[in-house]
Amino acid sequence: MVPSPSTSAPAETCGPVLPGSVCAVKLRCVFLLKCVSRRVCVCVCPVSYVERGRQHRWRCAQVTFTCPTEASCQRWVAGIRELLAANASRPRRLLVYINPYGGKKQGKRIYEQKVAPLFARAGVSTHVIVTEYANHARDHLRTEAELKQFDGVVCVGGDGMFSEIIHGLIWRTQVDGSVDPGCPDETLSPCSLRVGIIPAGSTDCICFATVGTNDPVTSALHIIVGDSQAMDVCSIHHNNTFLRYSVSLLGYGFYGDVLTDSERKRWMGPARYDLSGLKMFLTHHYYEGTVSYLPARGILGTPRDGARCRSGCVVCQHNGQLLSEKAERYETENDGEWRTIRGKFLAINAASMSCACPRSPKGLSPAAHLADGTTDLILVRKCSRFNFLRHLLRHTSKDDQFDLTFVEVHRVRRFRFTPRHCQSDSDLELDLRENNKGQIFSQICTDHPACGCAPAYSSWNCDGEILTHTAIDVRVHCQLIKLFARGIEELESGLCVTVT
Ligand SMILES: CCCCCCCCCCCCC/C=C/[C@@H](O)[C@H](COP(=O)(O)O)NC(=O)CCCCCCCCCCCCCCC
Ligand SMILES: Nc1ncnc2c1ncn2[C@@H]1O[C@H](COP(=O)(O)OP(=O)(O)O)[C@@H](O)[C@H]1O
Ligand SMILES: [Ca+2]
Repeated sequence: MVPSPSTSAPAETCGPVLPGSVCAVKLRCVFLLKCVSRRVCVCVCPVSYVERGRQHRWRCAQVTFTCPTEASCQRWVAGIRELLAANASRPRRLLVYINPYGGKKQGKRIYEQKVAPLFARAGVSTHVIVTEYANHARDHLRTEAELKQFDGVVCVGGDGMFSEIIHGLIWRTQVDGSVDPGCPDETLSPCSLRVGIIPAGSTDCICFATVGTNDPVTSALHIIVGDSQAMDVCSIHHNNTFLRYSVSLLGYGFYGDVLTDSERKRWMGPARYDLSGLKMFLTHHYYEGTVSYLPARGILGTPRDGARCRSGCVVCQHNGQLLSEKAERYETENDGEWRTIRGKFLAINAASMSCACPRSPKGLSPAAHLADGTTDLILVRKCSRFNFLRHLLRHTSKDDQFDLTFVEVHRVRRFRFTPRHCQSDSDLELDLRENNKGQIFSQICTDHPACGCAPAYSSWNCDGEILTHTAIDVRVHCQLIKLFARGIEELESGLCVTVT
């Protein structure tokens, strides 16, 4: 039994030393440390626990018990330690990668000041690597890291750093399990190690969309209590050659251009995205191409059903189960019917999760799910600047950003994109027949950017990294990875909530 100041105290305890305000707050006992002092016949024993704060923030609080004898205190300590040791989901040893270069370059300070003391208090040991160059963490995980020694990996950085970690982990898991990670039709093996994110980047949307806040202490506590949240991963190929994985936003057009432009302004820190966003909004480029997709069938949920993926999401559980049964029956996703859309687009976005972040608290696709085996394909067709602004503004309000004639959204298992300049001769001929003469001239212009009109192609923003190819093939792998998170909790600011 765990001593708790709000339940009836065992005969030998003298009750809590701390005043009554703490008594009402009884949450999962998170850490237990030691008997700190011994006075005459009174032994004091502080117990740390998680307290919920506002806006999904968690804080570490302490309650102190006193016992009349050292023996009874030790029994309490041993009892609680035993309980904690029996909890297999709590990590004991973690491999930590810190990106000292991301966001406001505060990763190292954030870890040392806010996270390391909590890990130490909870008895979690760590092996810390401060990265020295881009892809250091990815390559270390792929080839060198002794993963058997660890119960999880912690990423201190932004979405780009998280992307490095999952690239290393997924690759390593496939190679260790003799699965070909490069093959687009391969069923990938799920990674057994969970990943914790300590937000220290510029957008940190993966942390925000899985925890509900970008707060290092909250993330550290989710890691310590051993939370687990499955997450879908998209694999991206070009001509059957593997390019990258994506878990949040895969965006062509507007978000690709914003990212490309913002990289040149990295010295500005996170504000670079706003400046590049404004610039690209004014530039107003559109891109021509063909999108083909395989709609997700027979699953729960649609992109406009108003549902929200929350802690313990039943849609994710149901669809995850369904898709794993399908895989067991050797059914391939190729059975379905592909649909094709040809056009001019300001943006083509695939959101595998809501992509909620402080800039857009409901995200690019508010009803997208973290672990349902699908991605929401959002097509924003060429429209006026005014209309595009209306669409963008709706990311920050309660209004539906898809309820506009030039926007469509589809929940898909797979999709392909081919920019117009890569289309086959027959496709181009079809286009020529469909279009009028004026548009033929505009095609000539887009093929010759020197004439000053819009460029023929953009690039893909893949979780904040630029992709080198424009023609891509994307497939969702249901629940391929797990995070030290529990999804966003429905409870809003319950200051005193009992979990156990
Ligand atoms: C007019 C206001 C419009 C606000 C629209 C906000 C939409 C924001 C959606 C953000 C989705 C983010 C998806 C996450 C992507 C990240 O993986 C990725 C990498 O993260 P990392 O830096 O932590 O490594 N981040 C990004 O690609 C950054 C995307 C940020 C886009 C900001 C766009 C701002 C647009 C401003 C338009 C201003 C028009 C003003 C007209 C008067
Ligand atoms: N030590 C390092 N020096 C330079 N770049 C690094 C280093 N470690 C990681 N990176 C790279 O930094 C980029 C940005 O990292 P990220 O943590 O996402 O920050 P931000 O959110 O500011 O983009 C990623 O592409 C990552 O691969
Ligand atoms: Ca999903």
